[in-house]
Amino acid sequence: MDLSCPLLCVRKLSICYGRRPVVTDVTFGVTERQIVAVVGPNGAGKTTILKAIAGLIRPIHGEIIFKGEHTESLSVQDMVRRGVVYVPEGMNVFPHMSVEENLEVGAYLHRRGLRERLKTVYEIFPELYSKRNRPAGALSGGEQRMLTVGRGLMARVTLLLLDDPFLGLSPRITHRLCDALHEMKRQGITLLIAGQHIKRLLTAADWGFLIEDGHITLSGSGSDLLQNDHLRQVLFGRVPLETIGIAGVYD
Ligand SMILES: Nc1ncnc2c1ncn2[C@@H]1O[C@H](COP(=O)(O)OP(=O)(O)OP(=O)(O)O)[C@@H](O)[C@H]1O
Repeated sequence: MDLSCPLLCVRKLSICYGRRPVVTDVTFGVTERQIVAVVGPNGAGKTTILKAIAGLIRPIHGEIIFKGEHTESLSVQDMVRRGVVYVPEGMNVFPHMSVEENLEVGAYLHRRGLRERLKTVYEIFPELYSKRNRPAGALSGGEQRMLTVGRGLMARVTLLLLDDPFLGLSPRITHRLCDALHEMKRQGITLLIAGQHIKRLLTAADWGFLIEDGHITLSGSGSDLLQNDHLRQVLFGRVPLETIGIAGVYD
């Protein structure tokens, strides 16, 4: 676990909903220009961790340090201003607005440099450029997902927090989105990605961790985690590795 992290440090993070603890003593670091995967069973606390980093949820205990600054008590707007953007699961587009207008919404706190950022998003997602004047509601599901991710990029993002980005996508579009994630990393963006597409996520990730019932129980490189017996037991049952990912959400 890398705790000498220059970009994001999460230390002993604990979060409750009401009186119920859902994240307990979670500690991890994210180094700049890494892709980090957060994997775990349903309800393990993955989304909650991402939301806390984004300023959507207040932890009851622990530290979140972004670029050396404590951010646990900052708002979502404060975090967006610092370049930390959360993209929730689903296709949350404004259906009657054009693709380009949807992207411009993402730049509402950072209007300067908007044209350059649009260009960058269109480089990463050329599919959006060719449909930039169409209503977002007319895009396919995969294109709408690209649009939600692209809108996140418009906020002059440094750290992109992606929640289940592959959910409901075909294998072809999932593959396409993975290529886009690598392109974002190449362009200097750091990605923290939670999800259930374990094989895809851990294959794409430089590093990842397993979260079970609000606790980190394993961490390591994506490839090491994929080989780990405990992770395979928790997430796949006793399935041989070579059969994982033939079908279903675990691809
Ligand atoms: N707003 C909320 N109020 C109360 N409990 C919540 C709330 N949001 C989530 N929970 C509960 O907190 C726990 C962790 O939820 P979280 O969404 O972080 O899990 P997750 O690992 O992202 O799950 P999934 O993979 O199903 O999205 C779950 O038991 C969930 O039911």
